[in-house]
Amino acid sequence: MQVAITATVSPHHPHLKPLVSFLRPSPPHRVRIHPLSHRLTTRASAMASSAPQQLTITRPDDWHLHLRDGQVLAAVLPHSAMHFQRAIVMPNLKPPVTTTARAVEYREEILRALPPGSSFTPLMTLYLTDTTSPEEIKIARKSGVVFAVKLYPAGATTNSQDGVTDILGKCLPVLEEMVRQEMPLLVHGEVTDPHVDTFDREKVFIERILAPLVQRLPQLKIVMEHITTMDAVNFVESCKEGNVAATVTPQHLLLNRNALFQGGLQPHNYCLPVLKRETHRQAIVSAVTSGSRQYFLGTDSAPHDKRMKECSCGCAGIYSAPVALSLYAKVFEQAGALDKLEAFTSFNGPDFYGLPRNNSKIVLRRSGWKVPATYTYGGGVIVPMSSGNTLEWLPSDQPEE
Ligand SMILES: NC(=O)N[C@@H](CC(=O)O)C(=O)O
Ligand SMILES: [Zn+2]
Ligand SMILES: [Zn+2]
Repeated sequence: MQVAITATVSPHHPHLKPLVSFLRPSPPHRVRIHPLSHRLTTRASAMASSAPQQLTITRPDDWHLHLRDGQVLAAVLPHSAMHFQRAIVMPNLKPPVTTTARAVEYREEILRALPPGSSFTPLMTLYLTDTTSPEEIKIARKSGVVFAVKLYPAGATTNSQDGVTDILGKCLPVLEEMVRQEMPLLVHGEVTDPHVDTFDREKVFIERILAPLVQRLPQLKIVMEHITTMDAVNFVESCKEGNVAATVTPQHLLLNRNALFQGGLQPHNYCLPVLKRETHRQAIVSAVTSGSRQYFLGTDSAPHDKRMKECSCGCAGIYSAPVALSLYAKVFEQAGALDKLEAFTSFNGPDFYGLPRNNSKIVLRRSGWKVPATYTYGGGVIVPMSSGNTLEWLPSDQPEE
């Protein structure tokens, strides 16, 4: 196992816990750290040790990211490039990225917007429509820059109006070509039927669309994006590992639907699929911290201008790029599963996509840092997740002392 957890301990640190609770946690903790698999160094005596103060992990990738374009792209890209080596870039621009030619242009725009010296690599996607051709899939594969095709059911989420109206009815030849090209289908898994309750849209999508799709094309590689329910966990686990996987966002791991209404309507906690009840949150936390290889990091970081969030018909999407790694670390630590964090952030994604794991490392230090209340760009403002809060794990590029 490759996770390197380094605990440098100050006896005065406020989070002191006996070493034994870290190495041999009591239930429901699942941390099992093999003695040969991590470095545990202490400045104080071993007996006075605590929870780890520093984690060194393989540099993560973000397998679900919205970068937008223009001024917003320039403002948000450095936050992703700082922590992530690669990202699957969502194609729901206005107009959407429906062709390889457009994906190539968009990729160049992203590369031009990168901070000097950054080696961040955007992995492009195509926006599937009722009229996408099988030929386009061949072109996409040949290009070497398109890594997946994204299914937005028409009307399901932000900029999905050009999405698919009937996946099996309209897109079967394209999907068959994707099987041949081993091109994954990334799925926004919600039905748009107005008679279906908003909170049930993921569950009903699995029943009506995803299960029949997997049955029809069992070899198609599918990522169920931003899962939110126990139903999705059960579905993913009923499918073959290597063929069906899921990304999980920080907000769906940390928040339940109460967060939408705490002390008044909270537009910055609104995203799609909408936050669910606590039992669902617990189910996805258990799933990702179990060590299953079917789950990987996908922030779904989705910036919208503050004015578009705080208005009478607010946009769906949470901007999490600057805080996502800190928040994932928090989730895994709370579950007593810090030893499983690296596989989720850095191994399971590339393994599923058939890409190499990253070579470089990133350090997460236990060092309180205050999230800015807002980020400004051009004439606008973006409010990040955890705006103004103090988070515990600070990611940095710096090597260990
Ligand atoms: N998640 C969201 O609430 N919004 C995303 C779209 C999406 O991923 O569904 C966006 O592009 O803003
Ligand atoms: Zn989505
Ligand atoms: Zn998204």
